[in-house]
Amino acid sequence: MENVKWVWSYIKKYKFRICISLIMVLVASALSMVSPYVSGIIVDRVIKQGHREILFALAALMIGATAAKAIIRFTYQINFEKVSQGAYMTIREDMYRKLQALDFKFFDTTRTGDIMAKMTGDMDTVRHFVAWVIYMVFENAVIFIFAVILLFTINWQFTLVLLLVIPFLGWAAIKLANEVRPTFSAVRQQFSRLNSVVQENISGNRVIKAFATEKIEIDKFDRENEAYRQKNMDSANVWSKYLPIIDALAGALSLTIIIIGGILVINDQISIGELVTFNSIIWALGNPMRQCGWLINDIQRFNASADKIREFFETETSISNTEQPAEEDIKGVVEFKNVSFGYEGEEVLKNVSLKASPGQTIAIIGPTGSGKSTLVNLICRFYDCSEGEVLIDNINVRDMELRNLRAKISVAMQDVFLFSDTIEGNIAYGVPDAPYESVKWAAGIADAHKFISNLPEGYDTIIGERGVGLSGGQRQRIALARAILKDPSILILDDTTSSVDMETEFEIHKTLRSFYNNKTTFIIAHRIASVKNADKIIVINGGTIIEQGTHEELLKQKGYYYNVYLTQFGDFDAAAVKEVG
Ligand SMILES: Nc1ncnc2c1ncn2[C@@H]1O[C@H](COP(=O)(O)OP(=O)(O)OP(=O)(O)O)[C@@H](O)[C@H]1O
Repeated sequence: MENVKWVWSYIKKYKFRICISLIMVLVASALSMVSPYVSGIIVDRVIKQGHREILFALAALMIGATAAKAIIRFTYQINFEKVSQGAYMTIREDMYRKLQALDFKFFDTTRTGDIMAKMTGDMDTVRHFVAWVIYMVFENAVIFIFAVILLFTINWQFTLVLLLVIPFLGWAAIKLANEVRPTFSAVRQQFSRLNSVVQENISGNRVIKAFATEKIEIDKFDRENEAYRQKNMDSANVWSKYLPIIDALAGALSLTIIIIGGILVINDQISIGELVTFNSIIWALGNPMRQCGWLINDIQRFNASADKIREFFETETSISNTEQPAEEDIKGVVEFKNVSFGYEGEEVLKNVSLKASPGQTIAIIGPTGSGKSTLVNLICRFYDCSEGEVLIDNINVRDMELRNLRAKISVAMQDVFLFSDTIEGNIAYGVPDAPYESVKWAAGIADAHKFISNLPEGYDTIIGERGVGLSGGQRQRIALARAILKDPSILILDDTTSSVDMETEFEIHKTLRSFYNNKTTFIIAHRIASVKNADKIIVINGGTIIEQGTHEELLKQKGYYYNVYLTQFGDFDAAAVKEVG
């Protein structure tokens, strides 16, 4: 019932159209009684009693009723299709909006294939419910009731005998509904898994080719595919157990009519014409009974899909606005006060405190997995810290308007993602109306302008999925240009130049410094060359700050930073180290 309530919230804006359509269903169902009823009259009045003069009028009535029914039926089917398409579009829009509102935690723990399955297969089942199942349930119920009323007016005792099958039908229908529902849920779950395997296979095709694991991947797919077939079979087995029972009950009606009807005619209790009416209307009792099995299937399919979609809508996001968020301009003073954080369980950051002011460049260095990216992810609230506070301009980031906060921060992430768009579109992603000159300016700072200009289509070159291939360093520089063009108060570069050669990287950082003298910049890097000119270098190990200071100060400390320096520069710069020391 909850699922019907939910779908009603999407279709209630079409309630006028739905009401009109349901009235049309009533009229069409009533019209379908005309032919069986008139057939009986033709037998009794025209054939038996010889009133041939009414034959033409009765035939015209039958043809008229059949044609009118066909037109009305077509109209309401189209109407329900329109309602379903309207609801389909709105649910899809809502799902997409919900997807945008979900936080990193959701995407960390949810497979893309699951989301895609909800947005395609499950959505289509809901559409089918609105387009077809709703009116079919009503149509079958109404036809059944009309048929029973008509038969009652002819001979109520005979009608009651026919209706003896109803309790058996009800029993079979309830059993089917209860047993089939869990099997449909299992089918939908397995479909999501199958989708995930295909999606990962496509995304990871390069790794698969590089490791020549096609066979393993095929086996993995075959296993999920087989499981999907099995789940579908489990479900088919349930309804193949009950559908023959329902079918047999519907079939029993014909037999009853012939036997009991024949006896009643012989005993003069009903006329042959009335028996003809009974016989011609038998479909109006049998069909709804047969359809009932299929409709239960469709309803349970709808329930399984609607459960999944509603569960998606109910997904909680831990990162959201407070009730009265501060929407102030951001100058860029960033402060971590005794910050601790862990993803699921184990602490990744432990009691971290640091402060950065506008105009300052803070470099973060440390072994892999030490918590560098995690630390900067807390600034724009990709995650919230579990202890302590992250403050910007002395305001806790949790109290700031989320969109405003993120609008003032630019992040060039470690994993570069480029959209299927032109290079210009990718650079201007955060500022879609940026003039061409500004895009070129940002590309210039990121040292990307030269290679972009050398491409045959320059800034109009399509990249990303299905676009031209770019080297890792080129992709990083486009991502960097994208972050620069946003002109943020706080710029975060998470290992953004790791694939760029050292000389280019040095030039990029030099140019950046001259343009970013009023912004707060965080640079995460593994190379000393990328961090040595920073105003403050933070060394993180195991989630805590173990050293901090300028390049010279850290060399003097002869700790982790000093050792990294020696490893990267070796004997070549030993003299310089000695000088500092
Ligand atoms: N989304 C996540 N869910 C769970 N654990 C995570 C997640 N992201 C990172 N971690 C874990 O948190 C720890 C710190 O990761 P983080 O990415 O911050 O390290 P890093 O210092 O930036 O590493 P690198 O230099 O390799 O980029 C690692 O142990 C990592 O496995």
